[in-house]
Amino acid sequence: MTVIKNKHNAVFGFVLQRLTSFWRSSHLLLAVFSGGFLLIASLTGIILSTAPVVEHFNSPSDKKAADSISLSQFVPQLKEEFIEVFSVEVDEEKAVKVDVIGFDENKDGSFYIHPSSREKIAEIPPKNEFYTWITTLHRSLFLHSTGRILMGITVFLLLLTSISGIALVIKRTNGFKNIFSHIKKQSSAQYYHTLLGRFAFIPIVIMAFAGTILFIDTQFKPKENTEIQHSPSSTEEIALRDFPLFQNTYLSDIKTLHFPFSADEEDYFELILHDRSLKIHQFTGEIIAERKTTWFQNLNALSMTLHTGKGQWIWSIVLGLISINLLYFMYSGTKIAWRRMFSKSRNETSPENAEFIILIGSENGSTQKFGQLLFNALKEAGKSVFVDDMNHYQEYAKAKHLIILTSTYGNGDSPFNARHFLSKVDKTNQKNRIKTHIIGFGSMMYPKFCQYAIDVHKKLSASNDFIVNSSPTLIDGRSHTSFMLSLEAWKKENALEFEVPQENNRKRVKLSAFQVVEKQIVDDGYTLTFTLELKPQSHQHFQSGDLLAIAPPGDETPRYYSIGKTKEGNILLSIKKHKLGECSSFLYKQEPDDIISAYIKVNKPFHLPKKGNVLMIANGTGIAPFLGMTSMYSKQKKTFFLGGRNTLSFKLYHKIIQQNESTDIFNTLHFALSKEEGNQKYVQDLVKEHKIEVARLIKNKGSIMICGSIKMRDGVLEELKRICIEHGLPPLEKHIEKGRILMDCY
Ligand SMILES: Cc1cc2nc3c(=O)[nH]c(=O)nc-3n(C[C@H](O)[C@H](O)[C@H](O)COP(=O)(O)O)c2cc1C
Repeated sequence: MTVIKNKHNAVFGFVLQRLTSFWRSSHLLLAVFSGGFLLIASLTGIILSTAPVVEHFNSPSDKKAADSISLSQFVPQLKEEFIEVFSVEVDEEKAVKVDVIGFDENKDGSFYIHPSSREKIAEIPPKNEFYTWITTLHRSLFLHSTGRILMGITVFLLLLTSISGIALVIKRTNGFKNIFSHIKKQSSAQYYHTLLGRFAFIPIVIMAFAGTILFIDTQFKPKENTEIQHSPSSTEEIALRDFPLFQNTYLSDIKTLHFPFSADEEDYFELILHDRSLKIHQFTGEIIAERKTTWFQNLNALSMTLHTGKGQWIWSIVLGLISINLLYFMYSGTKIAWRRMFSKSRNETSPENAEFIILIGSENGSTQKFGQLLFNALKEAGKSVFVDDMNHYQEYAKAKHLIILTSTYGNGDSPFNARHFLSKVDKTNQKNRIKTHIIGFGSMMYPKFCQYAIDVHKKLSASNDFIVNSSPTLIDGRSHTSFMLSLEAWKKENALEFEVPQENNRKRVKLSAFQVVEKQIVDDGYTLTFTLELKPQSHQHFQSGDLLAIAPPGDETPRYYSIGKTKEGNILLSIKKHKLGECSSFLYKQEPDDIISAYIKVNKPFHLPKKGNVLMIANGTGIAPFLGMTSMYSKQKKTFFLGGRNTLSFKLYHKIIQQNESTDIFNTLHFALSKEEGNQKYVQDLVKEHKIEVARLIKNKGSIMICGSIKMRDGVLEELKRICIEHGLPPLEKHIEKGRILMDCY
């Protein structure tokens, strides 16, 4: 049974994948082809969508009456009250218009009439020239039939683009069932493109389909039904009010009633209903001929309403919104495609000759950017490097180092350009064992955080072709700092010499001056840590949790340090001195009164929540931002779990901790000392010890902030996961997603 199910899954997966690659290319191509015209169609569509709303509020009100007044009540009265009646028309708003000659001049011509009093209630407003102009632009770009064809093809392409787009969303969300499942918030064009796409998909498809039908109608003029002649059953003349058809037809049922031209027997009433048109004998009231509307004409009429919103002002607002939405799609789609296309690197070495191979698994290009950065760095250092998609994995004859950067999609699946990687690993043999480093990019908001990178790591570790790093680096939220740290580790492990250049962002940042006002150093026997208190030399708006970006002299790549804001408004940094760390060495050399150039990067995701109690968990230098937060929102209960090696590790913070303790800002302060004889403890042990309180905090919608090393973060998250399960709380990912577990780890 399981085998069959797996087989089905495999077949389904295969079909879905084939379709996805088809849809993916076609989605982009279609969007490109329809792009320019679609821009005009959307802009004009926004304006035109306001017309039905304007019409609705300008149209004479009493519309209910049209539903209850029959033609047998209305027509004879009308004939009596006017010299001549040419036609009666009921519009989409159910307002009744007549074309008549009246007994006085005021009542000549076309105007709106009240259905029960038959009083003139409004003139028919002249066509709005602006709307007419926009309509022509929308329909035919002022190019007559050529324009109509272009716009018709555009709307058809839009239909196909929407379908291919939704096919991609289905793949990304791992199946049709999950199409409306919650997607995790990320501030990217991709996130909003997907999110809006799911909700706008149905109205866009309706609107585009309706537009396509209108186009087919104008271009191909499908055949009408033939008129069926009825043979008369009676020749007896009856009064208008007794016409059976008039008795059973209400004003709101009709589109138009044309009156006979003269009292000649051959002239007839022509009644146009929504589903057929009838010729009616003007004296006997009998149906002379009938022509039913075809299914296509019905569809065309419905399409007119659905595409234009005529008579349906609420729908026209929806149409306006989706036209705005289309503009956004054009913007976000271009951004995504641009990133995908232009973040590709140019290889100068062949895969057979390269010493360094970078393989990238990326769906939307952000991982690609990191790969590009590394590629440039290696190239700059004179290494022979080859970069490629993971799908193109092959034999690399001279490769010594392989570095894999990959994101995760769906339910822990591979990104699009890595979907064949694992099977290719099975089929390929490497001549030499390649030293391999794996970096996963993902989001902690997903239950299967960086799962694909983990799977790749597992697979390669079990293969004889690779010598794989002990554990993959898993990066949350595209953290540049984590990426740089992972590269540092890789460089160290393999004694590699190269510098990673400036992040690929062209935004020029303005540097500000900061004066060192205090420096403290502590050596706890394991690491040298120091704090710097910096005074901004110009007005700076920041809070604890923001980042200070500093680049050491001669290097453009900034390193980010979490800021603790002191009571005096200064910046408190806590820095670990790395032996070979350029930036930490540079900062270590700073003395009071020295000036440092840097800039502040707002880090909203790590700002102290205003509401609810907070548990702050930190190790090492991660303590700094929390020290600044202690004095904020004083009514909030703050608990503090601090990890260090021994008591000396906290010496730097004594002054501030004591200050705060005396003001009772810390309600609880717990230390975990990992190298303390007889009482070795890690912060995650503190979480475990206080699990009841932690569970209560989570239950009461409090927040947990974690700052420090990734290893500590993973340990803490493991404990928190267990607590959630043990206490029947929603899964950990839900709390991360809701922003109640905030992390700044490196
Ligand atoms: C629909 C969707 C599903 C995702 N699924 C996961 C997942 O299961 N696990 C994970 O760690 N990240 C997941 N992510 C986050 C991405 O892996 C992350 O944003 C990554 O940086 C994207 O890199 P890329 O732009 O190179 O594709 C998902 C993102 C999206 C939009």
